[in-house]
Amino acid sequence: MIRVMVCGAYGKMGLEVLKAVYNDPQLSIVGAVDIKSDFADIGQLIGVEKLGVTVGNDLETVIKEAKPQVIVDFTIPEAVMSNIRIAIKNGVCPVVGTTGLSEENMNEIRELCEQHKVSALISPNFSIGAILMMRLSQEAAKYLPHVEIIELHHDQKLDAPSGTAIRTAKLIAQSRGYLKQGHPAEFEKYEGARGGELSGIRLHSVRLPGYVAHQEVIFGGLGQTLTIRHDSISRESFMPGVVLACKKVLTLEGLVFGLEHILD
Ligand SMILES: NC(=O)C1=CN([C@@H]2O[C@H](COP(=O)(O)OP(=O)(O)OC[C@H]3O[C@@H](n4cnc5c(N)ncnc54)[C@H](OP(=O)(O)O)[C@@H]3O)[C@@H](O)[C@H]2O)C=CC1
Ligand SMILES: O=C(O)C1=N[C@H](C(=O)O)C[C@H](O)C1
Repeated sequence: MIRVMVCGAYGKMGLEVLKAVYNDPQLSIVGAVDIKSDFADIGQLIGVEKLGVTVGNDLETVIKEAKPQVIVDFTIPEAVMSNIRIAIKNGVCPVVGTTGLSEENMNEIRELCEQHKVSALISPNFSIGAILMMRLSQEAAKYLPHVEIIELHHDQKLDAPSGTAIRTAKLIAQSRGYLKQGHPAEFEKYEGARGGELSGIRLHSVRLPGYVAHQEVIFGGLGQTLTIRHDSISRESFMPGVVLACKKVLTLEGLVFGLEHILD
């Protein structure tokens, strides 16, 4: 049994992860951390009587008590880096879904992993469909280099564009390079109308109640368009990826970025 702890445990993803880990015969849920101070019975929230895990709001204290091997983090961009540092320094392998980490952060994590001989897995998206959407988009861009990305999420999401949209754009840029798209003299009558830009790729973020997590990658060519769309219609979509990551992270070397690296 692999001992797993969840950070951001009372959040939308955190609760789903607790359920998935609890239901997996090879994983054991040993701890739950969240910034909230009035802890409701976390077992009750996921429909389990007497879950019997260590719960608290100080990560290091809960680590010492619960003795996890793996920490799954679904918190907020401002908190994730500090959580990763604490996990690694305590010899615990992080599995991270929280978005918003910079290149600088990634370099620091890589060094920390090496220094403390700990492995880590970070993925901006844990759903297999989204991984395929990114892989297919990278391939399509070789033939149809003009592309824009529209990502659509629930209106409680903090970061824009989504980690998935950024990763998709970077993968596309790897296969087609920089490309100036649109009319050379185009201008915005309202600021932001053309979206954000990464390597010439326009990124558009929609935030509305009703959505979970969705993305369209639209390619345009002579007399044709190609749309690759992925929809996470519930947060269950991320769970097989998270569970797999909890099982594989202990066998990895250093930092691995992207679920795709442990799928095959
Ligand atoms: N990689 C992937 O596949 C996916 C990634 N995500 C990412 O995961 C993150 C979480 O998403 P989601 O669950 O929807 O967000 P939620 O806001 O529902 O959950 C985040 C939880 O973390 C808590 N929290 C905030 N700061 C800390 C801290 N310092 N220590 C411990 N807990 C803390 C929050 O408490 P409070 O509410 O009181 O602030 C909240 O309970 C986001 O970055 C999102 O983009 C989401 C889905 C899939
Ligand atoms: O905040 C979310 O919900 C999600 N965040 C991740 C992202 O930023 O890409 C993954 C997924 O889109 C859900």
